[in-house]
Amino acid sequence: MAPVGGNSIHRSSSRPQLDLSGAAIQGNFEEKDPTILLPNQSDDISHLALDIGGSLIKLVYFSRHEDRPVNDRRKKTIKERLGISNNNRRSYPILGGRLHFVKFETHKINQCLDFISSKQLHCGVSNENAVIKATGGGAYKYADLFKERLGVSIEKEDEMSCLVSGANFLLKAIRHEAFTHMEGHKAFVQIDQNDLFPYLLVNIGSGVSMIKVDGDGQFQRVSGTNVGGGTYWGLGRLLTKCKSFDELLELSQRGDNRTIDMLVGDIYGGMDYSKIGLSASTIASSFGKAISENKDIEDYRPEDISLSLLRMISYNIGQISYLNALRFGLKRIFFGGFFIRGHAYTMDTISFAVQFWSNGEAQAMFLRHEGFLGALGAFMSYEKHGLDDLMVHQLVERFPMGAPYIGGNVHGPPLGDLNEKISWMEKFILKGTEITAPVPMAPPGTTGLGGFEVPSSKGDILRPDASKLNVGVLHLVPTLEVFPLLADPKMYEPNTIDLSDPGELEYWYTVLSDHLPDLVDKAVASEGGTDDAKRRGDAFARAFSAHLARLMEEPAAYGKLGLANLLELREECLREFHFFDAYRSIKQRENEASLAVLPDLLREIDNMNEETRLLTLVEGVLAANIFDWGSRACVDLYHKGTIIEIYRMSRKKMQRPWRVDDFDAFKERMLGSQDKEPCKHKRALLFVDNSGADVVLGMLPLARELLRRGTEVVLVANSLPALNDITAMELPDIVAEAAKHCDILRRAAEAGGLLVDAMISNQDSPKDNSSSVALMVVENGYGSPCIDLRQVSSELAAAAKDADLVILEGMGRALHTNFNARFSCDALKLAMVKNQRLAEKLINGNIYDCVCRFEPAG
Ligand SMILES: Nc1ncnc2c1ncn2[C@@H]1O[C@H](COP(=O)(O)OP(=O)(O)O)[C@@H](O)[C@H]1O
Ligand SMILES: CC(C)(COP(=O)(O)O)[C@@H](O)C(=O)NCCC(=O)O
Ligand SMILES: [Mn+2]
Repeated sequence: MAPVGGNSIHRSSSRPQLDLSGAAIQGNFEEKDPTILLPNQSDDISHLALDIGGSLIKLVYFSRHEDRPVNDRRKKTIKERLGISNNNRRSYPILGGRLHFVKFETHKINQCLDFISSKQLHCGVSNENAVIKATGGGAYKYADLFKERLGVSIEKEDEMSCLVSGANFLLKAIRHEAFTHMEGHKAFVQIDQNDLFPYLLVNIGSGVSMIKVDGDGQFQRVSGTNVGGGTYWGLGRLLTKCKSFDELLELSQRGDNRTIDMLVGDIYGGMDYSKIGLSASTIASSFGKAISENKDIEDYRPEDISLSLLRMISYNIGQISYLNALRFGLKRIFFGGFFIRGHAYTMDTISFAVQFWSNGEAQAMFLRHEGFLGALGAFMSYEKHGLDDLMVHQLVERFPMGAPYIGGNVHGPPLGDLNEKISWMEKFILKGTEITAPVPMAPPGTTGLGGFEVPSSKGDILRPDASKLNVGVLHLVPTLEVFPLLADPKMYEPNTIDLSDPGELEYWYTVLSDHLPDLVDKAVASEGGTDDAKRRGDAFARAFSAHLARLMEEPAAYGKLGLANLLELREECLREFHFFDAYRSIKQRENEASLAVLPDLLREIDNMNEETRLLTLVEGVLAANIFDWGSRACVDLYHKGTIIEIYRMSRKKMQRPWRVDDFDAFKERMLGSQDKEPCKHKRALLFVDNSGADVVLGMLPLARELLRRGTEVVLVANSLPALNDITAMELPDIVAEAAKHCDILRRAAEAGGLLVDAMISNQDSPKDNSSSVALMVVENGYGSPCIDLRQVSSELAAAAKDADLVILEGMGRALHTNFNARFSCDALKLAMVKNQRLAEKLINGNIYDCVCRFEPAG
């Protein structure tokens, strides 16, 4: 099936297969996830590429996803029914895995070699002529050392070419890669892939390269300057006696450049030189004051020297970049290289220079993977791993918590081992140190207008660990696709609530923080309340709090942030600390209670006429959506009554009109009107939400009505647990149980391959022999209460092909995300709003108000 987004970067023909013959576990068999050696795996899986620069070694490496046991009968059946084969979309298998980004100082190359060796990163290449792709000058300089220490040859790749292919890949494949940074404010820029070229790429490493990029593989190095990152670090070291680059940068944050720079006002007796547009505070000459005073270096504060130097170099690079952009008529300048280091003052100064000299015509943009362009380009130069073929929707960036801490610095990628991760969190507790999430530093508002003023002290903690993990791990999931029924995938924005609004962020931060103790309680209980579970629970709480605190401080720390991302982060964090299903027992209890009353409900419904029935069913979905363990208000409610009592109360309160009430339009579409014949839908996708009453007494009866009318139904559920949401793994058993009491469900479930055992007895409507439409279950690809329809499972994408009705249910799926989504088919959004503030903001209503939004195919 052709991908919808049209984001394909480049097509190539053949892809590798892993050779699994002779596979053997390496090391200790008792270990949980031991490394598996593939002795016959030839060099076609490229694990590692390097960029060895004058200052830093950048490493990009790939690790395969550990295989999850595929013992899911539903999956096999659905694949057959929907005609999905493994090679359905591609004529070759592309490997799912993770792309990691790590860096080392070049003069500590031995640390880097140890790292490669300990992780066996060079072992993907097992034949005699093993090669690692590398770029940068060190690829020449250290080739012998690599041969000697690791037994591998370095295959040199051209540095400029790597920078360009790395930048092109990032700009096309990573959604929030580029951003502007002006006066302390960061804003992500959505790059239109079809309108990317030409641009100027400025890589600020030790030295600076300026490259005009016209397309993939089409570029020209048009200029450069020897005044770059090496100059700042080298001169700064001499002048301040700093021991590390970060220390130097940190000094600058407390500096005042006016003590050392000569300002226009110094020359003009405190006045502006307004005729040529220079204010008194403009720097006339960097370090210029040092000439007129009878002072030695000791008489200047190192803080002021560092700031003056940083400003001088950043401004100069910005200015030269602009001149080159002007030379070639380029409007966009992307800045990369580790000199930038996500530092607000540096970026603001460069942006100011570009903006000032171009009169706002040209724009400076920065890249989140700033220093990894060359290494990424080298990685992509392996012909066989197919990375260049990946599309935006197949890459998911994750920010794992926990990384090895050595000598106060984060080294390498996040820890995979749970115990290490927990003790890492515990270390902070023992030390009483503030927990800082391993993410980039970019303190907001550190500069005044145009980068000329003294940086304010706000947020001036320079995170020593930050630069190593300022990007997440890129997960490559080749089975993700764009949901084919989106009306306009390019315009689609999943999040309804934008957390770049500080008020919103603060509110949701408080909501999630307040919910944390209860969540930890449930998580620990789900694992039997053991001491181990308590320890993990504690570590999880600290880890998640650290993420939240970090995001409060720097909302753009992980890229553009929406509420959906925050809710997803919470679930991922739980999984990192091995809580795989925190609401397990609650879900089970509610499923059982609801299944027990289902037969009565179905009987009640079957005694109604068509119109009343449809209304009752929609009402039922809205009422049952009250069972949501993610909502504070609902959890309080559950302490006051039994499931059935709450359900009854909720149904009683379902008076129309609802706050958003398109029921009449939906009814007309379903049942027709005087002058319109009803026309049944062919296939409906029902995005289900919570376990218990929500799915059993709400969505299943609605599905049954559609089936009765001859519409095929696909229940779309989460791939992994999140709160009390039902999963695709759990649904078949629930359907089977419900089918015991209902012929319609039984026949449809059989037709959909959901019932394997013929143990169902028919107790409901009279037998009819007509062939049944199918009821199926597909997974959506998520383990979160929200869903981003740009990245869904291939199962769901395949099921969507013949669908002409989409029903989204619940706050997460229909309100927090997708409330504004437009579909190319009929769409019904159903949810009870279980949060007062959201009700006020979104529908101008109150908590427990309902949304029934019908949007016919456009
Ligand atoms: N931890 C660090 N150690 C040294 N330099 C750093 C560090 N972090 C950032 N830098 C800056 O980044 C520059 C190197 O950038 P990079 O893109 O890696 O270039 P190169 O390939 O020349 O090493 C250094 O000159 C320095 O200005
Ligand atoms: C986590 C949720 C999105 C789940 O809602 P659902 O999709 O189950 O309707 C929702 O409960 C929520 O937004 N909770 C946080 C707000 C609160 O506690 O009020
Ligand atoms: Mn839910």
